[in-house]
Amino acid sequence: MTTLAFQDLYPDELGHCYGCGKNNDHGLQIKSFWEGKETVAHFEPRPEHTALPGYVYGGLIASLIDCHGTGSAAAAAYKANGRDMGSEPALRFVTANLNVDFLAPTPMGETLELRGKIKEIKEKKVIVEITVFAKGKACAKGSIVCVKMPASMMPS
Ligand SMILES: CCCCCCCCCCCCCC(=O)SCCNC(=O)CCNC(=O)[C@H](O)C(C)(C)COP(=O)(O)OP(=O)(O)OC[C@H]1O[C@@H](n2cnc3c(N)ncnc32)[C@H](O)[C@@H]1OP(=O)(O)O
Repeated sequence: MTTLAFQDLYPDELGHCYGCGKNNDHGLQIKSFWEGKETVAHFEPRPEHTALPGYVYGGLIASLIDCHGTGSAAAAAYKANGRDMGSEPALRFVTANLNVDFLAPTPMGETLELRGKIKEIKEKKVIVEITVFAKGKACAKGSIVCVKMPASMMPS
């Protein structure tokens, strides 16, 4: 049995996001999964994601944290409600606040691992803490406040 990523369960009309949209051919298309109580995603930076030669661009790292965070928030909300992800009515979250600490230079040529922990969960708000590892070393840490997507943002 294949386990679908959180982002594979987003409806097509919400699949355009640069970081996580399954329908964005130029995007990062990150894929997040549960691993026990944590959420996990892997991403291999491409040459165009370079900051200084040999090191990953911080904006890419922030984008990965952003989209792993909003995906984790949606997954956690479904779980807290005892529902299958993707079932209606939809539980969708956007970024209200994103903070990133860059702890160490992140080397190119490695698969990055993002591990998320759900720190707080309310009906309208989920806070996720995410650590980004390269070769097992923590290179960045982010905290993201995710809030239920306003109806006005839903594509018509
Ligand atoms: C199957 C699943 C489908 C999923 C599909 C998903 C598609 C995703 C697509 C990919 C997306 C990828 C990601 C992207 O790129 S998403 C794109 C970037 N994000 C945006 O454009 C969002 C723009 N902002 C807004 O629309 C509003 O400001 C939002 C909706 C965020 C808040 O609106 P509003 O202010 O009216 O909310 P509230 O008053 O009801 O407050 C609710 C709670 O939130 C707390 N709060 C609010 N703001 C902040 C803040 N800045 N820092 C800390 N906390 C904040 C607030 O204190 C309260 O907490 P509490 O008092 O309850 O404790």
